[in-house]
Amino acid sequence: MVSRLDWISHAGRALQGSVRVPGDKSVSHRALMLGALADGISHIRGFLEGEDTRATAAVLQQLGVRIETPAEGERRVHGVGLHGLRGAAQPLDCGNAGTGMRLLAGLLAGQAFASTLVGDESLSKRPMRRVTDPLAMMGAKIDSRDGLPPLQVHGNQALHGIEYTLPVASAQVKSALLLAGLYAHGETTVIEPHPTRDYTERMLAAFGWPIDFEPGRARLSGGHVLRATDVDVPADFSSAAFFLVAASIVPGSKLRLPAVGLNPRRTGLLQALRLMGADIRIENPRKSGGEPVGDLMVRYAPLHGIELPEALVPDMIDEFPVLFVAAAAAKGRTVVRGAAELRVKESDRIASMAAGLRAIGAQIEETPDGAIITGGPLGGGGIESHGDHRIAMSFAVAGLIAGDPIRLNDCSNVATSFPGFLELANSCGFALSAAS
Ligand SMILES: O=C(O)C1=C[C@@H](OP(=O)(O)O)[C@@H](O)[C@H](O)C1
Ligand SMILES: C=C(OP(=O)(O)O)C(=O)O
Repeated sequence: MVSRLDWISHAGRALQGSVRVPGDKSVSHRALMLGALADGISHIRGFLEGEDTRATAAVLQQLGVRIETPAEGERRVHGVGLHGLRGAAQPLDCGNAGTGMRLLAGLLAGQAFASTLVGDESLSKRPMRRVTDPLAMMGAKIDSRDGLPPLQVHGNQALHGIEYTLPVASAQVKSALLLAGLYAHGETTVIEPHPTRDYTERMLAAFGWPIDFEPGRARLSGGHVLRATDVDVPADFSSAAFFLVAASIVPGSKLRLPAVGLNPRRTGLLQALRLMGADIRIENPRKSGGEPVGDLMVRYAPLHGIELPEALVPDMIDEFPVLFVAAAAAKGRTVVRGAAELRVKESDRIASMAAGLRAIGAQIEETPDGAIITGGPLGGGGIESHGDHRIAMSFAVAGLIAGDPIRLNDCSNVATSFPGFLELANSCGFALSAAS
């Protein structure tokens, strides 16, 4: 990560124009990993040039995979085949990426060599037992520091499939088990308490691996091959989310967000904002690379508070920080429950948002698994991102409607998921500047 960088967000003008947000982070990580394990060359277009996904590319290169960058936003992955990775002498640095580390733990568990997975300060505090426990049931040997990174993955070529019901809804855990399952004897079945994003399942099928899946359940067996496949990565809904909220709360705004991925397991925020009164339309719905995509047209609309249906939580798990900003700008009270997972993301997102919103005069009551937010006028002040990209970008949005500028302390992390955010935001009406 680059050195600390602070921003100031000033009240902006009405947001106008068309904003093309970068490629999907979840899809980019997976395209690299499956491309690496496939036979042949896979071309990825729309690849997210973020620090998280570049870290995954660098790890795979350390494991002997040739990855070329023919142009920005593109990668050509020279697959080495399922058994073609070779061990790396040095630790494998996943940077800030929970997705990278958890999926790689599964992918590396069945190799003939040992690996060490490390991460930055934030990732080093994130719980890993959720993957190491079920992987151990498959025969994996992984040591951690009391359930935290670094992970020493010893590699065991005698993994066996299991049937596992996830205790928490997590696409990362599901994906880690499915990737380990590629190397396991017998069948691996993952059952989810609530369906989560199914990119791993869809992409395995696209790479020719036999897999049965339906919302909430996925099953595959080891012993097949992956065939190289080109991947078109849609624009990341989680990045579009900042603009959906921004245009909804700044009077006079009208924004177009082209070619955004609309996988139903990702669009909970769209439903939540519509329940709050937002005016968001999907135009030109179509398929791209097997995924539903569409152009989002969002116009300003006065929002009101809601009791957020708990069933939406997994479908908008990364969008809560910016939903909290929408709630602080809305009329009345918004209640969020059933979202305790927010406490184990890049920061404790309930605590980070509560501290930041209070610092700019909003009313928020933290609960163990959510928050109660009462809308009202926002003032200026200084907020901490706690090294968390989504907190920083959410308060950049809040700055658009605050009475005074908001100083966002430590925004370097934005580059993990959204390189170029400041320039793109300013191009449509934000007034963000680097603080001296
Ligand atoms: O599988 C994925 O790509 C992701 C799954 C989610 O994490 P959990 O699996 O921990 O819910 C999400 O928060 C993360 O940004 C990306
Ligand atoms: C939680 C996130 O990512 P990860 O788990 O990959 O660090 C995120 O991007 O909001």
